[in-house]
Amino acid sequence: MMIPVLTIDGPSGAGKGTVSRLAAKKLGWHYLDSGSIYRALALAVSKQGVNLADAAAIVRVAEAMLLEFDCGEELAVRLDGVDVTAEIPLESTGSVASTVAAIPDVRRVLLQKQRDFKQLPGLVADGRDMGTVVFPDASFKVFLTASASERALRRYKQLKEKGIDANLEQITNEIEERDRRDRERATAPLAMASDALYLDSSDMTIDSVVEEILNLVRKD
Ligand SMILES: Nc1ncnc2c1ncn2[C@@H]1O[C@H](COP(=O)(O)OP(=O)(O)OP(=O)(O)O)[C@@H](O)[C@H]1O
Ligand SMILES: Nc1ccn([C@@H]2O[C@H](COP(=O)(O)O)[C@@H](O)[C@H]2O)c(=O)n1
Repeated sequence: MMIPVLTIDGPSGAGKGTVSRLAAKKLGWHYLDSGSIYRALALAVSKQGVNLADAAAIVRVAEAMLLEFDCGEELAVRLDGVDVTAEIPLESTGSVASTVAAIPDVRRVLLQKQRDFKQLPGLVADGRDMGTVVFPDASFKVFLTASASERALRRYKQLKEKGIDANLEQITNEIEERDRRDRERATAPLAMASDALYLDSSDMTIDSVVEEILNLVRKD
């Protein structure tokens, strides 16, 4: 039986996670936050003191890590039996994630873990290569973006709301650097699939973005 997949790719802070979770809830579909898998690997690598230049050691950590994942209303992540949910959203975690995510064998090891989320009645998957590499045959694809300044401001407010100390200038530099790494890597770079709907959410509310995405699914 055909399982429908809606992919939402784009740069950091574009709103992918927020709108994917809401769209999945409205559709009654599963949700995959693929960035959290790379973030969990980043935490595992950091906790084990692995050198970020040692690609083979990082791949071994990716193969061995035990990940328990709940992408429901609130994300909950257990890594090797330990709750690491609070460390997942930190920009420092995202920065290491984008370094380990550039290693081709890491992406190979994590590919099937992501594809396993494709289950009935359907899946909303957010990330950087959902529509291009992980689910190239997805029924619906969106590339969600926003201006760099808007994305930095959103991330700043998000961290502040979580009670995490944040500096707007630092966040701006960090996400620009992360996006550059994600766009320029050789394997599965951040790129829009040729058959994706392009959405710039800079001047859109969260609800209007969700509505536009749901219209894409409903008109099928
Ligand atoms: N259209 C919007 N207007 C205003 N704020 C938004 C909009 N979309 C998302 N946000 C807010 O921006 C913040 C970042 O959103 P979110 O975490 O969903 O981005 P993301 O694209 O998943 O980022 P990342 O890839 O780095 O995880 C959240 O606080 C969210 O509420
Ligand atoms: N499909 C994906 C998803 C994420 N990444 C990398 O992980 C970093 C963190 O992702 P967030 O969505 O949680 O911000 C991101 O910067 C990417 O480097 C990826 O490569 N592929």
